[in-house]
Amino acid sequence: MSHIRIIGVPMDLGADRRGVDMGPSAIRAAGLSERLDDLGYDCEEASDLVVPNPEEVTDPEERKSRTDLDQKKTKYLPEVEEVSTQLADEAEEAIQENEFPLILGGDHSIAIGSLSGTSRAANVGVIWFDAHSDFNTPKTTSSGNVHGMPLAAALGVGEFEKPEYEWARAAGIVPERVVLVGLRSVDDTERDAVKQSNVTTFTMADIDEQGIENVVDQALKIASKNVDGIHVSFDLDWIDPTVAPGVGTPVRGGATFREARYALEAVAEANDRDSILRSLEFVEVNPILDRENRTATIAVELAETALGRKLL
Ligand SMILES: NC(=[NH2+])NCCC[C@H](N)C(=O)O
Ligand SMILES: [Mn+2]
Ligand SMILES: [Mn+2]
Repeated sequence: MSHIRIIGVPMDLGADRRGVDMGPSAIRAAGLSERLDDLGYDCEEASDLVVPNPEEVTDPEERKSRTDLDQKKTKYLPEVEEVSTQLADEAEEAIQENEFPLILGGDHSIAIGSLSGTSRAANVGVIWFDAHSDFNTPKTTSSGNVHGMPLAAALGVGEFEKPEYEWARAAGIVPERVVLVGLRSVDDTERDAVKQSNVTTFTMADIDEQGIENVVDQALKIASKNVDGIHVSFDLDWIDPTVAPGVGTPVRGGATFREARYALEAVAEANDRDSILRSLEFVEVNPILDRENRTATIAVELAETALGRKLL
């Protein structure tokens, strides 16, 4: 695949800390398309999706009148639905037109759209690099933030099974083909759902014990078994905040840059072998909290790595 469609999603309605909507600009400013052109790709810059400003959305009266309790607690759900639907269409269309969707967040709620679009165009497994399990639901969330829910939404966990959440479910993605890598923050309210689901989890302790090589190797095998390919969702807060400070929900004890780079080198190698990579996203880059665009620069380096930049 020589065409890459860069899809910017300036979304911050799924998280509490403002600024993550500037993630796509920060990643572009760090030289993304130049670096990918240099790798021999043809980059098409789709214009950023339109995301409503929090100041102008959801009339308070209308919110009050919602009878469904879980929708009241969850912040900006109608707007997240609107953006997810646009993103799903865009990602699906890119794959159908033989382009590779490279999706730039925005907070992690955008993965709802990426997963549903990608999974409509291809039969995929998922590797999810993240400090968090993002397995809350409108009922279990204590923050009300949708960026803590995308994986549960895609898999139809809990209330996400209800008909009104059809837009959020990723048809075709099954938990057996979903692997979470790098966990170190799981809410008490989401723990049972993670454990009861059939997703595979590798915590930071698993990485310490088994080494990144082993963990990523297993993740790739599990996610890509009996499917056409994989979607990789990369939350920059997987990396330790001393290295990637520009994220809204930092958790100490994260991956080193070397581990992150190695993980994506392994993805690239598997892709060279079996062309398994169907779509890729980098989320949660928050330039307001960053230092000299370091976190966006890391996202660019990791994108290049995943897409085949070789040292030798
Ligand atoms: N994609 C993320 N950074 N998610 C952070 C989620 C934090 C917390 N578990 C919540 O549900 O609010
Ligand atoms: Mn996340
Ligand atoms: Mn996270």
